[in-house]
Amino acid sequence: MQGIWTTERIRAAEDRLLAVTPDGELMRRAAFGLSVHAAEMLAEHTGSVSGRRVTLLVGSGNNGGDALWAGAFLRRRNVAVSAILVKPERAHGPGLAALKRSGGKVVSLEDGPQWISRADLVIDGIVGISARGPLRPDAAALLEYVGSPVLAVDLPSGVDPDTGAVDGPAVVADRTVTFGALKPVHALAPASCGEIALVDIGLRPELGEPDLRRLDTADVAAAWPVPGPDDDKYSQGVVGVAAGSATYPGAAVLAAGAAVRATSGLVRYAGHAADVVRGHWPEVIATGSVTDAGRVQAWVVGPGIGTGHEGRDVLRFVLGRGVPVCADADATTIIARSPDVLDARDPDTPLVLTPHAGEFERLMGSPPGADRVAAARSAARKYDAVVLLKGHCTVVAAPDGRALVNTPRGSWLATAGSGDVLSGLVGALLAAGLDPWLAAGAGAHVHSLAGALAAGGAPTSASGILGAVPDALRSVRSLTS
Ligand SMILES: NC(=O)C1=CN([C@@H]2O[C@H](COP(=O)(O)OP(=O)(O)OC[C@H]3O[C@@H](n4cnc5c(N)ncnc54)[C@H](O)[C@@H]3O)[C@@H](O)[C@H]2O)[C@@H](O)CC1
Ligand SMILES: [K+]
Repeated sequence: MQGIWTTERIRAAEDRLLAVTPDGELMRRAAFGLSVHAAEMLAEHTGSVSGRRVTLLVGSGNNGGDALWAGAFLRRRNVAVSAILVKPERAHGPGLAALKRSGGKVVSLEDGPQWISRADLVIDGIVGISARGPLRPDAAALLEYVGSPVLAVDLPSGVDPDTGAVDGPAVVADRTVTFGALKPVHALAPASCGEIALVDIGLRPELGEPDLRRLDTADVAAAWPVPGPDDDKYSQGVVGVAAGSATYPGAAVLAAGAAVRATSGLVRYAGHAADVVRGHWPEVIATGSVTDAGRVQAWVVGPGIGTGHEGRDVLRFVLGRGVPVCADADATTIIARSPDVLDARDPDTPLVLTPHAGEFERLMGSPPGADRVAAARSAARKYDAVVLLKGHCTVVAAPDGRALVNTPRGSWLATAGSGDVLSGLVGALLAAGLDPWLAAGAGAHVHSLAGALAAGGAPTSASGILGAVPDALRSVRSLTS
């Protein structure tokens, strides 16, 4: 698992490390790593390093200091470096001196545009982890002239370091080089960060337990159930799907299909779309009602069941079975409107809620806001459930405070029925006995990978995502075997 630390924790760790490190050493480590990435980007985009032009955007803090030092290192490779100081009187002193000594040029804010537009690479050292809010107008105005690739120092300036929120002018980077550890922005704002590189400055021993995590492919491969020689269809976990209606059978077909494709355990279906589900998935044991569905090890409930009496009764019934439940779509709306349905739940049985922003607002009374990790954590505490908050980046929080982010590959998952596929995957993992937080995280990981494979650079559909689940699982497993 990749660890991610909030800026408060990073700063505290940096302070401890600074106290035992010679003055300026950490910044030089960071800046040297940065200069290596800058040279690599120049070589990639122009075919050479020597003689190329790099322009630094330099703010008033240590982030600007990193950029200035990196500029001095690039001079050694005969790169023409110009630095635009956003606040000349507050630029990092030693970094500025180093750049000047190396033969780098300092240009005024007024002359900045021509140096930016002529650059082969722009390095964004405007602000780092101490910044809050979008870029101020003088820095923001410079961005209009950028035509080259952009390398962000630590994080793209203007993006909130702890939430990834973008509320105004902000840098969009091709690559972000960060130091010591990943910060939340790197997981939550992939479109702003571009490719992410981590430069080791010796911070890890000072960091302690991460605040947030991201699953590696290896974690997903290790968690995903694989049948052994002694397994049969029951031993791998039977999942029940209560979804869809006679008018809207699609949700049932998608959720049941995802459960079929996720594991080799048995899938039962209960609801008004039994005939349609059977037609699509002959391996599913389909009945008309949850009351005669038979025993399962987990339920997926909600997609397309409606929010009326019948949906409520179905939800209450499955919550009372003493097995883990993944409550999605209409089920979250029912819970928001009639929280008493949760009385049917044995508090010890896991519940996974999978709201999108609108359903979250219904559940919590207010929208998730900029800090989606905090939002998911508070919903998890309130409902004593694992909360999978859907969005471009999916956040999964457990009632004990554990949280993970799934950073997608592109935005192709935002398509009708995509959530039904996700709930089927999560339900199958719950039935296999996975920890519900891990089940939700691993489900989200494979779902987004299947989405990317299905899309391949063009729009896809929920059926396409479902069809790509086996390829996604194969690729997860092949990367680790
Ligand atoms: N502390 C350390 O040991 C290390 C720090 N490093 C660098 O230091 C950075 C943090 O440096 P600082 O704490 O000095 O602060 P920053 O460089 O993040 O910048 C804070 C400064 O920017 C201004 N500012 C805040 N919000 C702004 C906005 N929206 N628009 C424009 N200006 C704004 C503030 O007035 C403040 O002076 C890290 O991101 C990293 O790049 C690295 O050199 C590694 C070592
Ligand atoms: K920056």
